[in-house]
Amino acid sequence: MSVLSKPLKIALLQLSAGANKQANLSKVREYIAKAIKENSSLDLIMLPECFNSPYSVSEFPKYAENIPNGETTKFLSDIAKEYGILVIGGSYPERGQDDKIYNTSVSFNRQGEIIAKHRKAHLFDIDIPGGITFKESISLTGGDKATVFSLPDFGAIGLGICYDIRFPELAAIAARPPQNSFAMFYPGAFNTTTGPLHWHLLARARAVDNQVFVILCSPSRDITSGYHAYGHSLVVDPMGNIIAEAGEADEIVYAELDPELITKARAGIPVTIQRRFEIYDDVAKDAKISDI
Ligand SMILES: NC(=O)CCC(=O)C(=O)O
Repeated sequence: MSVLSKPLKIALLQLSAGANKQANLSKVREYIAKAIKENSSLDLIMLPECFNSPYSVSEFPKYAENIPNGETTKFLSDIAKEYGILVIGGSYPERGQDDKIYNTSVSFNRQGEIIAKHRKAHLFDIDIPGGITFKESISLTGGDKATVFSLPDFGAIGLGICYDIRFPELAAIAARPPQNSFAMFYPGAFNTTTGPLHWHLLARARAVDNQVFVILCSPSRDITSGYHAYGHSLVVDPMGNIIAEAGEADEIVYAELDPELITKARAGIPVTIQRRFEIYDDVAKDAKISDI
């Protein structure tokens, strides 16, 4: 019996975002309509990290909204309801009750109700001489929980945001009992320095470590913006095979997650039942899981 109850048909919207929030949202709406037109049996739509704002530490506070009462949350809820589709709402800047700014992802069921909220836990603070320097912590605060939730009619999934993928613990927490997720979803905006080095490697590693699907949705690359996203939105199966991948421009990527691929991976290489918790601790044991 697989942890995924039936095939899940997904579309990843790889889109860039500019300074005009309304224009960003209109573009998302246009591409969602296109995806549904091209594939009327879609179950789920996923958006990239920071799809309603520029990816910039100085801009995040200006775009930050209350969740659930802000316009972007309502926009996504309306889309889920209108099309009767599951939505993994990329991420967008949130102004919390504590007045701190978070990089937050919100997901919706087919009725437009919020089913999960993840605040990026690991902030992207890096400095690669001759490559890229970025410091999200200048304006953002990190979340303090792993996020796992039930995708109605399919099973449990885990969700992280971009840099979170570098920390294998979040995926392990999601994939292992008692959570038993069948996939990790990461809205993410890698860049042209670390993307070519690590994007595929990390996605395939998290998939193989945990024998789950791994799905990454990036903004497209806009070389006129201050941050050059890598693109290459990706779907990896539980054996580490890339089953769908975008290029660098605006694009919709379609994939079907087949439960049989999890069953086969786990039967062939049974690491899920071979772990030696008497040698090392199980990170999934006392994990802090996000509620809505
Ligand atoms: N938006 C991000 O968290 C970027 C992460 C990234 O590029 C990396 O190399 O990690």
